Amino acid sequence: MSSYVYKTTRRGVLLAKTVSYQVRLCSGNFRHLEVLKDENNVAIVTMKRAPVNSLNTELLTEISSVLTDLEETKCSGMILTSFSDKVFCSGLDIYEIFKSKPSAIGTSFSTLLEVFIKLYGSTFPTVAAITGHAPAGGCVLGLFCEYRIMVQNFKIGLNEDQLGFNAPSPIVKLMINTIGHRNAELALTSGRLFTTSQALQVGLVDEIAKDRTEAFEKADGFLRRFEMIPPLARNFTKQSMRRALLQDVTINREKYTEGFVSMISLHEVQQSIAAYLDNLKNKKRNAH
Ligand SMILES: CCCCCCCCCCCC/C=C/CC(=O)SCCNC(=O)CCNC(=O)[C@H](O)C(C)(C)COP(=O)(O)OP(=O)(O)OC[C@H]1O[C@@H](n2cnc3c(N)ncnc32)[C@H](O)[C@@H]1OP(=O)(O)O
Repeated sequence: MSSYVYKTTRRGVLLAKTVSYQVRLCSGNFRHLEVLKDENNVAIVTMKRAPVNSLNTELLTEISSVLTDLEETKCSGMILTSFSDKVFCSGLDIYEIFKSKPSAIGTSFSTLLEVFIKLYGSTFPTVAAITGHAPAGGCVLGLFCEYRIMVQNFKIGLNEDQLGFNAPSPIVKLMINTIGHRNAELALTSGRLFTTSQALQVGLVDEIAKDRTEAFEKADGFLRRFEMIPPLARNFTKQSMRRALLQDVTINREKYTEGFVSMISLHEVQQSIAAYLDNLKNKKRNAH
């Protein structure tokens, strides 16, 4: 049973309103998400954790809870997006993994894995409307979806190596599945962030949009492709293609969590994160 309220309306109207943000369409129990549904049971899930949608445990838990609800209510498709026209998602909340207790880091990472299991393995089609930058965990969130449409002139990629830690092996596999072994190796070892057009070239995103409105139109177009495809057959094919990674993460969730916590807790890694945070602050200071 759903514990929150969805606004039901025609998808066109819904998308137009969502794009213009003139009307607040949804009330619910979420602090960091807005969830709308249209008459065809398509959900638009908008992350709204200002300023940059960094993924703390609270936001991840909310995403996880929405995904459960969308399964239970037999949602027919989902568009994942951001309130911001500058940042889709800035990755894991660096402050939550910096100098935190191992148990807090573990909870955050384990919740990310839970989101992966539900989003990557969802029975309904999923598309990310990436309206801004998507570094690290932001890119990962996009990769959990089936299709990515990205607004031009932003950056996306897995820059974990720049922060001093490596992407866990399931993420490496996901990158390889998406852009191929050679491109993935070059990108991951250098912590490369791709511009939107470079991302399209390597296949990290599937389409480019000139703005949010076009991103939504294209996302809608992707979901409409499946209107005539029997959902059962579609889902069976999706699950069979994703089973290996899903099983790996489901079975080894604890092991991956422990590995991530040990890595992040290393003194050298904490030092790298501190230096990275300093850099981020300096960049901001110099920009002003
Ligand atoms: C296939 C199987 C999968 C199995 C699952 C496995 C899952 C494993 C996943 C593990 C891999 C994923 C791991 C990811 C690690 C991370 O995500 S670490 C986070 C890395 N993020 C970044 O490097 C991004 C850093 N931020 C930026 O580059 C910029 O902020 C921006 C481009 C996002 C936005 O730039 P701008 O608009 O100019 O804003 P800023 O002034 O820079 O920032 C505003 C404000 O936000 C704070 N902030 C930015 N990013 C974060 C963040 N990630 N966490 C927390 N806070 C952040 C920034 O400090 C500013 O704050 P103040 O205003 O100074 O207070």
